[in-house]
Amino acid sequence: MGRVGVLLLNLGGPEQLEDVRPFLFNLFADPEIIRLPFSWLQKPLAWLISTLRFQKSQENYMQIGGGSPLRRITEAQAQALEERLAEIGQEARVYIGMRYWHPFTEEAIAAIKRDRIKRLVILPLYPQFSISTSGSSFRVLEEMWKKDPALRQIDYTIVPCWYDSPGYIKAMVDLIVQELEKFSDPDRVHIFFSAHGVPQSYVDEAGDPYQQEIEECTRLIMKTLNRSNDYTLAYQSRVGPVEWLKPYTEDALKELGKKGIEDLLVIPISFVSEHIETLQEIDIEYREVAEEAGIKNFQRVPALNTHPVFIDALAELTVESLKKAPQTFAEVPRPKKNMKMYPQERWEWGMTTAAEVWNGRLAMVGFIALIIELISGHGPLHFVGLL
Ligand SMILES: C=CC1=C(C)c2cc3[nH]c(cc4nc(cc5[nH]c(cc1n2)c(C)c5CCC(=O)O)C(CCC(=O)O)=C4C)c(C)c3C=C
Ligand SMILES: [Fe+2]
Ligand SMILES: [Fe+2]
Repeated sequence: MGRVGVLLLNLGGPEQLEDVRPFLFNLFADPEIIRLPFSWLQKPLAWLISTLRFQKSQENYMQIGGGSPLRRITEAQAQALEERLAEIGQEARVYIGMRYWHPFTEEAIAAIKRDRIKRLVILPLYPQFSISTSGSSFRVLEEMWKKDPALRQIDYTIVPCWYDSPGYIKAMVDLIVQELEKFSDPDRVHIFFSAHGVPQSYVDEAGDPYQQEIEECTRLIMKTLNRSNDYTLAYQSRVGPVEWLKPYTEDALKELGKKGIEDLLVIPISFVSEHIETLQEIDIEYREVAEEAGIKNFQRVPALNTHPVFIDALAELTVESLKKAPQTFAEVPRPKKNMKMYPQERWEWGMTTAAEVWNGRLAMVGFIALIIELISGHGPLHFVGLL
């Protein structure tokens, strides 16, 4: 088989406050995060949004010690996976490729080439597939493969999603049981799954399987947990004015407070490491919302990080993937049709020339409005809550 490598894909996060702005630029420059009808608008808009948003975002990172712990945790996961694979007799080097911050996917691929890896397993650290996460990283890899003949010497297989892996489900259930037992009456606790949201149009227009995989994942966890506790699934971290998957976490918490729920256990479901949205958004912002709504005991299940059962599950996924015949990126699910632009407006490709002219004009008007906002500090993005 030759030298084996595992490429763990993840989002990346700013390690210090100075990184926040360029990190946000990289994120908003990704057409899988904001899709615009004209690619030339992508970078100017990313520059604008990152310039206008970074201070608010920095304040959030300041509340969790001045940076994201994502790199440190992902490195610990990679090391634990390498060790576990060696224990079960599968020698492999594990690499980390982040989408928006160091170590970037490009850095991982350079190391994979340097190490003369012959067989690669591409394993995203997102249990559920979304166009905006794993899909975006796959697209970057596919482009690299197209451009670089040396990469085409590497046989690879892809694990597009693994929300139903028994080891992952078991590790989640272990953590939930541990936290439930800390409540004075575990049977009375309301279990609250909080998944990272995506715009509703990703599912409706582009055929993103994300929502369906999240729903199935929560069902599998509840089935394996095998308890009678009530549970809710809601979606957090909405950005911008468009409709995202519902119910929103904030609204669902208020609703449960109104119903008289006092004990609540939050389970972050779409990400396997602690990061800003667990440490700041859930632990600080949503806790406040819940307490104001009358929820007295608000607790959270920790992220899996290097939980041994979880690392074992990753090792198993790797071994299973190595048994498969080499694949291509074309075999990975992709959007059914072009997505609406973001902020989502009706957009169809193959329009008439007149419509294209009008869309171009509207884009220019929008761009000028953004410039005005940048100079004045007030404008449409503040109004709609994107900044
Ligand atoms: C499965 C997880 C994630 C999905 C789906 C996702 C989609 C998505 N995210 C944004 C916008 C932002 N995301 C930001 C940070 C961020 N996002 C995820 C995960 C998912 N995103 C993580 C783990 C992190 C944080 C990493 C860290 O630093 O710890 C941010 C920046 C933070 C902020 O300013 O709030 C933005 C912005 C969109 C628009 C989107 C779907 C289209
Ligand atoms: Fe995000
Ligand atoms: Fe987010």
